[in-house]
Amino acid sequence: MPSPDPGGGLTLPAPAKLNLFLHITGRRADGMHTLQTLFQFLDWGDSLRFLPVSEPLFERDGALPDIPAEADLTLRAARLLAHHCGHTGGVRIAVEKRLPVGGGLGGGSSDAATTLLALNRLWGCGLSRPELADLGAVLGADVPVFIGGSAAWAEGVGERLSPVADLPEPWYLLVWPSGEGVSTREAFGDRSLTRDHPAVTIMDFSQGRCGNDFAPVVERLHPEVARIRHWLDRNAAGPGRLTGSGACLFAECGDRAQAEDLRARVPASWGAEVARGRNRHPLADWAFGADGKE
Ligand SMILES: C[C@@](CO)(OP(=O)(O)O)[C@H](O)COP(=O)(O)OP(=O)(O)OC[C@H]1O[C@@H](n2ccc(N)nc2=O)[C@H](O)[C@@H]1O
Ligand SMILES: Nc1ncnc2c1ncn2[C@@H]1O[C@H](COP(=O)(O)OP(=O)(O)O)[C@@H](O)[C@H]1O
Repeated sequence: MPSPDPGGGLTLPAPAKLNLFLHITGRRADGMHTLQTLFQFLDWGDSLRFLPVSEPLFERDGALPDIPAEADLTLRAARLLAHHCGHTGGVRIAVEKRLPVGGGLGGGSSDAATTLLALNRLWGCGLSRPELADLGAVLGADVPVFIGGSAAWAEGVGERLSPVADLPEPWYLLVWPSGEGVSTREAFGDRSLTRDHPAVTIMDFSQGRCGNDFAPVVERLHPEVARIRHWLDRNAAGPGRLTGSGACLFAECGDRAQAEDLRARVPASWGAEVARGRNRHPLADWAFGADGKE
């Protein structure tokens, strides 16, 4: 899975996540929301290339549109880990961005998690998985699940994770409005958001009694998301479902060929991708294997 290159760099995957359902169950005194959700990874995502350097420099190779270097979660993660471990060197990071920004696919969090997993090994920091997940939570609520490495049931603000190993791993068609991401902060802050969803169990999920509380809010704020859902409801085998706070929707397909056929019919003004659900992160074993510490 990791691919070294002749220049001494290492290229690693940063997969997308889906929220197979998402309920908001309450709000804490600090304004953060408690939720229940089920995370699954996809076999599709960004690629990150890491080149460790001996000087304390944290630099990006190449630009990411709309994400200034000082806000980039990869560089923030690298600086955080170096500071935490007293590491005196730095790193150059190149991000091949495939995941739509503000898509609810966790691209920024996944990039941050892959950076922490990579540098923990490359710099020899030796943090354990729980230590790295706690550090990652400072960067975003979605970072710990990528470090945890397993599809997971999540509670709290998303940090209380219970691995779930036996979910089906279907083929999905993903569709999103090109160039139109959703601000997670704005979606959580919307006055009409349901914030008192009674607690459910995984049995409720298996029996189809769970949805995404963000869907009505996001469809009102972003009418194109509603148009995509209607299109998926009419054309896909399963209904169109929102992941996270959107803007991306996904529909389960019978197999890869069915998903590809449907993708070929998606209107050109929308982004679309075919991907398969995965219950293990592609770096789950590499990150803490061999000389890593579990
Ligand atoms: C909604 C979810 C579902 O997986 O994902 P996305 O749709 O963003 O991918 C997550 O809870 C998002 O996680 P993440 O994208 O890391 O959000 P963060 O950067 O931690 O938070 C952005 C802002 O959202 C609000 N926020 C976030 C998480 C939470 N449990 N309650 C909140 O109220 C806060 O205003 C926070 O400042
Ligand atoms: N490397 C990165 N990739 C994506 N987004 C990033 C990155 N670094 C910082 N961000 C910021 O994180 C926010 C959330 O982006 P993203 O993770 O793609 O969406 P979502 O939280 O909806 O899944 C955006 O405001 C984006 O500017």
